[in-house]
Amino acid sequence: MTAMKWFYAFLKKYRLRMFFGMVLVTILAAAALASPYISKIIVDTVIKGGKTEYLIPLVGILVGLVVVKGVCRFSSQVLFETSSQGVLYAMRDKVYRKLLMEDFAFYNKNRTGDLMGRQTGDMDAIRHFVAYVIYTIYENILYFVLALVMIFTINVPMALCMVIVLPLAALTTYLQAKSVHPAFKKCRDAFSGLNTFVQENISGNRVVKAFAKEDYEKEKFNVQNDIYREAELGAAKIWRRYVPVFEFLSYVLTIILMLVGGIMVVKGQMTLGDLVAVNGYLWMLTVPLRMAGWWINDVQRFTTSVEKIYDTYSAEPDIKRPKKPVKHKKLEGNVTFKNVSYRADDEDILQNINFDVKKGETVGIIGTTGAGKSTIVNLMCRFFDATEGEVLVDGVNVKDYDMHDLRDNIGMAMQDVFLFSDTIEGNIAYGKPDISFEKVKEVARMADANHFIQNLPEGYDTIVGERGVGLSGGQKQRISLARALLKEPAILVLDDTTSAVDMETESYIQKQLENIDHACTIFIIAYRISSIMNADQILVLDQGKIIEHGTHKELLKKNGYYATVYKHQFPEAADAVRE
Ligand SMILES: Nc1ncnc2c1ncn2[C@@H]1O[C@H](COP(=O)(O)OP(=O)(O)OP(=O)(O)O)[C@@H](O)[C@H]1O
Repeated sequence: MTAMKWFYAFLKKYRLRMFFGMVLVTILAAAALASPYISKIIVDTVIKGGKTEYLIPLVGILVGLVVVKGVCRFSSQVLFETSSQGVLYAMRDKVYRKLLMEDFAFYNKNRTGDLMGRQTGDMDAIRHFVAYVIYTIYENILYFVLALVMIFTINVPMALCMVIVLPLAALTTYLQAKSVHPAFKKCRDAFSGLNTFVQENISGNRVVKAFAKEDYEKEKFNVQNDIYREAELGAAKIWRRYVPVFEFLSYVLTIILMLVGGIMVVKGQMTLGDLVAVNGYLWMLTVPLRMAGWWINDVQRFTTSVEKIYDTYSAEPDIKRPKKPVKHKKLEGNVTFKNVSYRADDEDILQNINFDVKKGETVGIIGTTGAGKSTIVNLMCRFFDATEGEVLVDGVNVKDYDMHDLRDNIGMAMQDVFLFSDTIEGNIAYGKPDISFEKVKEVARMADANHFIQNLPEGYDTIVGERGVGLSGGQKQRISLARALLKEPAILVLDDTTSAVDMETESYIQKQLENIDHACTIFIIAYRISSIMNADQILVLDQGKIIEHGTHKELLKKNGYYATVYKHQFPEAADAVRE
């Protein structure tokens, strides 16, 4: 499917409404066409012919035409505007739904500012096209063609003289359209760059301030701002070349009228009334010519925006949904990794990972930074697909599950805590918005968050800022844990979830997790041995490989990496281990 076909699919629904709009525009053009003709009759019949009794009815008709034109203009604009809003609403909705379906790889590749630009600036170019450009171009083509037809009926030689501008106008239109399209693409890219920069700077405002880099960022902003300005000026430079050509062609028509028309009237080959009528039609020829350059711009802006939006929309996610998905509303939580490897950007991220977890067990994952700990749980949630081997949950390859069912059974407190600008209650109840307040409080208690939340001035109704601004790192982690717990998942993933809380709080949370009243497999990724030492099995990762695997006791006996870390973190216990 091409971008234009995709766009037309949205427009199709409104074709009847737009057709009526076009009919009204046609009536409007016909009414506009009649006015000069009536003027001709007034000149030839009333003024020169002396039939004054026709004056009042003819003026009456002129007034009637003004009313018809007003009604048609108003109604057609309503029809086109409502169509454009309808098209835009459906398109925004469809693109947004697709964005929600996109995978991690897509969001890694695409910048937030670009995606925002698609949903705002590019959408607006489409709205402008449907609401205004389509009918304006149609109306002006209509004026041009009908005015030429009328001039032909009035005086053929005069009309033929005027037609000579047509090939030149067509050629200029073609050349402008061709050269301005890449320039507008550059403008849209530059706009995306500027958008991305501003968005990142606002989000990362605290870092900018902490490093006192305002001046540096200002310079960087100036660069982006310059790029955008240059792109817009570059586009303007191109289309500006063509505007005088169209302007010139419209003057040529006026000169032809004065010169050829004047001579003809003097020679008696044309009446004065005919000259007045042709003069009345002249604006119908000159206005479209003068405005042609602008409309070509609008059309090119529109096509560039449709192409950009369609590019985003048609991006195929790497994570494919199975054709016949296994539907399991409630999973048990048995997890098996069989010879799993994961490669990305020609790098081995995980190599030959094997382990088996029974439902209800707790698994600790520890290892150096960048060892691949988070990648293990990412593969389990199908945020990425294993390059080799199989990731099984309850004996079924995760690739075969209905993705929604699979993820609905996994509660995740991610390393990078994200909170929405909503109340604390809303953030905790995100996975189950209809849950009772008592349940929200219960999970908050388990995550040791209830106490500090109640101490906030508005308690659970406190609105947390964007990304949880206003809360400490440990508080955000506890809210994120409560949010994951509320789902009552079969598998709970805690990725570095208690790194920012003190040992006492961590120990309290661990006790609470032991008391979860449903069978729940727990994956704990941590740097602190204290976070995972009670796990049923511990995976020690280094450079994408499991280098040690066992319980806390077994790993201490091995006296390898795990034991070394333990000795570092618990020097007082190190002697006991040695004994
Ligand atoms: N989809 C991907 N594309 C490219 N690189 C990836 C991808 N997934 C993971 N990586 C890389 O793989 C390595 C392991 O990442 P991962 O997040 O699993 O490490 P980690 O052990 O959880 O690290 P940390 O403890 O620092 O969070 C990192 O270098 C990361 O950049």
